[in-house]
Amino acid sequence: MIDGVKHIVAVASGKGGVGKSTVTVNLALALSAQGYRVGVLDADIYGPSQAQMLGVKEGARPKPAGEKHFHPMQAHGIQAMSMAFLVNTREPMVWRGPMVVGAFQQLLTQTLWDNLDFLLIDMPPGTGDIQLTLSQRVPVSGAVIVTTPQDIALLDARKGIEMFRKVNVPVLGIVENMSLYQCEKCGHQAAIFGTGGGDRIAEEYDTQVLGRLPLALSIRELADAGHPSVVSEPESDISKTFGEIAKQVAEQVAGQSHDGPSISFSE
Ligand SMILES: Nc1ncnc2c1ncn2[C@@H]1O[C@H](COP(=O)(O)OP(=O)(O)OP(=O)(O)O)[C@@H](O)[C@H]1O
Repeated sequence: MIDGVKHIVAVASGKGGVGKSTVTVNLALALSAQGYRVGVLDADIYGPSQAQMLGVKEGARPKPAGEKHFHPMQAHGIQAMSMAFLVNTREPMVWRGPMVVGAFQQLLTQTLWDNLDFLLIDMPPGTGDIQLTLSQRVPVSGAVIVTTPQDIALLDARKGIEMFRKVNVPVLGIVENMSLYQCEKCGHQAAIFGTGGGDRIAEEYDTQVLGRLPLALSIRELADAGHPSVVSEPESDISKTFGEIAKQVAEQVAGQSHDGPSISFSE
């Protein structure tokens, strides 16, 4: 158990750039809109993006609490911690795996999370050693897998599901991002990354598609501007989809015991 946190939910993707961070921030805000106390931990230590998506100004630093702890930053009513709050994000991070895992554990345990129902972890993309160690060291209640319908992304999403299964973390479901592009001018719809991929792996792994999000200019623009869709346009179809995903995640996780399975995995 992590102090101040009831449930930890990992948001992961096998492949980079499929929208994992965008989904994490909007899902966190949707859970918050449903009355839960929510935090986000950006574990994407090499390319942290939660600070920008939450609109935390560059250079803003969390307040220390005593010698060992930090208060989380606050944005749009949720608590957040990221490597980006502690280092200069313009310089590349050239850390080896063990340093990344160490930094992550410090972020997780040295933040004074304040009475959270859900802490969402924006995992680093991929399914290598770092991801495996993170999933094994943290008492995760469940994992949400983000993918596009594209074959190559699905292949990597499968690896993500397999990884969580190996460490006995329940996979809560799949979010299919960039499912369909709708032209803002003529309304024409195009399945740029293909169709049906989410359903195929959901079936294969006996899990479910929690929701499908379109490839939409507004999703990118609003997240880049630090006011993600769920807070900027709460009545839009996109925000409603995030709301539905949030409901399913909360229901599944709250149905489990409060401390969730603790992870053990031997090399
Ligand atoms: N549904 C969407 N429609 C339009 N743009 C999107 C959508 N989802 C994500 N994006 C954009 O795609 C880019 C990559 O998204 P994001 O950073 O969330 O992906 P990621 O999987 O977390 O990437 P990384 O692997 O780098 O951590 C961002 O510019 C984001 O704004």
